[in-house]
Amino acid sequence: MTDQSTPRPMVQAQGPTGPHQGYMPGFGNDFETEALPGALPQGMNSPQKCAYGLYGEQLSGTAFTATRPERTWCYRIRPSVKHSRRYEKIALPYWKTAPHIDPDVISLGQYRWDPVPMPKRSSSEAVAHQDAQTLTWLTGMRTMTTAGDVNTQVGMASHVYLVTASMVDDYFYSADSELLVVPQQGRLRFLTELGVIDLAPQEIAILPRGLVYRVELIDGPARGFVCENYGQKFELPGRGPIGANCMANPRDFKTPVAAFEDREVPSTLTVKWCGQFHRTEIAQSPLDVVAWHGNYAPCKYDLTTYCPVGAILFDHPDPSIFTVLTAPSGQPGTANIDFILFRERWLVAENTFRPPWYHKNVMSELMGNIYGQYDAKPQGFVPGGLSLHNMMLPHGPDRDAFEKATNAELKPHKLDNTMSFMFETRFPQHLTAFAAHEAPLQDDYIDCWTSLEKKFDGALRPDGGDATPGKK
Ligand SMILES: O=C(O)Cc1cc(O)ccc1O
Ligand SMILES: [Fe+2]
Repeated sequence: MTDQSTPRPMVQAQGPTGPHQGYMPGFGNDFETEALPGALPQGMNSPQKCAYGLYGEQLSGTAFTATRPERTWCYRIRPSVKHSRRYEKIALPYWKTAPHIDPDVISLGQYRWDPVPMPKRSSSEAVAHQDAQTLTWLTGMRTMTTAGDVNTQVGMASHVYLVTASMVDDYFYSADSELLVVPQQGRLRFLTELGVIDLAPQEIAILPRGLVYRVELIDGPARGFVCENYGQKFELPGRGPIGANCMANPRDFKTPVAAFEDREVPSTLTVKWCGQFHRTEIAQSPLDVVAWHGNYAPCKYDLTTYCPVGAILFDHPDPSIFTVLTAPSGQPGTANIDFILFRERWLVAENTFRPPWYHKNVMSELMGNIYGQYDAKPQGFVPGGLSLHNMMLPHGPDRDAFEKATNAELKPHKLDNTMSFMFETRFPQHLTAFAAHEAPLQDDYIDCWTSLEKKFDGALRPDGGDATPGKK
């Protein structure tokens, strides 16, 4: 008899050769993939008997009647309905869901955090006390902000994840949301129903609503950011006058080939549903999809393939030109979430204040630093750190950035060693108690603007006249 208790590599479909090995290129394509030859029915979805004794099952990410339905047909060892017994509620107290407004927390303000620290290495004492320092994808999720309302499927949450241990015989899916994962440190493996994604810093992954997976640590500890999208899925932005090329190109998104494990071992399945966590026990791995086809699937994307388009003569454009992905809200041009990337690029604008301008925005801007230095904040916004400039709260370059930019010789300048991102939402973001009281909030953040001096000198009027209103 084979030992079913030790995880073995999943049986994986033959991937394409070359750079996409194990993955299929394209964004939102109608893919097809099988880990065993002939497992995928051809020409129809529901044959009377599926090959290999598999069960056919559809996973729908959109209403059946959606204009462009997104769904995937899975051919699996057991239908997933067999996976559940009655659910019990469990507590994951650090993972919060909108609406979640803590009356003791002030969300109005400009906020910045140092990186949420990794837990201390597990000491023998910690091991003796149930190893309090061990954090998995589920127990290590720390919600920073929530926005909108999960019950009406609008809005988002931002999280920091800290992972020091793999999920073992433990699986998860979120019925509430699609997850956009932005690693900052360490590598993770997402073993999903539809295949395996290995994820490293400078890459992102999208895990669709309803997809079952477990997360293993490849090398850690791992830290990163998650945007939990309660609304319509992320899609590529309309490029408008930019045209067909540059920004995020569809072929650089990679969807895993089919992979399955046939393991009968007592396991748990946790489901996030309307902000609550529910657990059931199952007798086998739910990652048992042998073949699938469809356009509702996880993918990853290498952020270094993002081709930025920018100002090539003068002025500083809106950050929307750096949109990687957008999740529409129903109001055209006003996203539920835009995912925006600030990466290496050349600054060439003439006679221009080159960093971001001072501004106040109806959208709420949560930023994270993946590596390097952000031009508007040369100090204090460090890799792993976050900032929040909430709805209609003014912000902009700190004093150092202002002084440097207004006095710089405007030669072409390469902005190097920089990768930050923004989760920008039309909904105000509410801080959690964790963000306000436990995470390393920088109390002195707003001081970065207090030393901006008054530079106005009315005597510099070209006519040398009196500037009092009404007088000429
Ligand atoms: O606030 C920020 O730093 C993000 C940002 C960058 C930019 O280039 C223009 C506007 C904007 O909000
Ligand atoms: Fe901004």
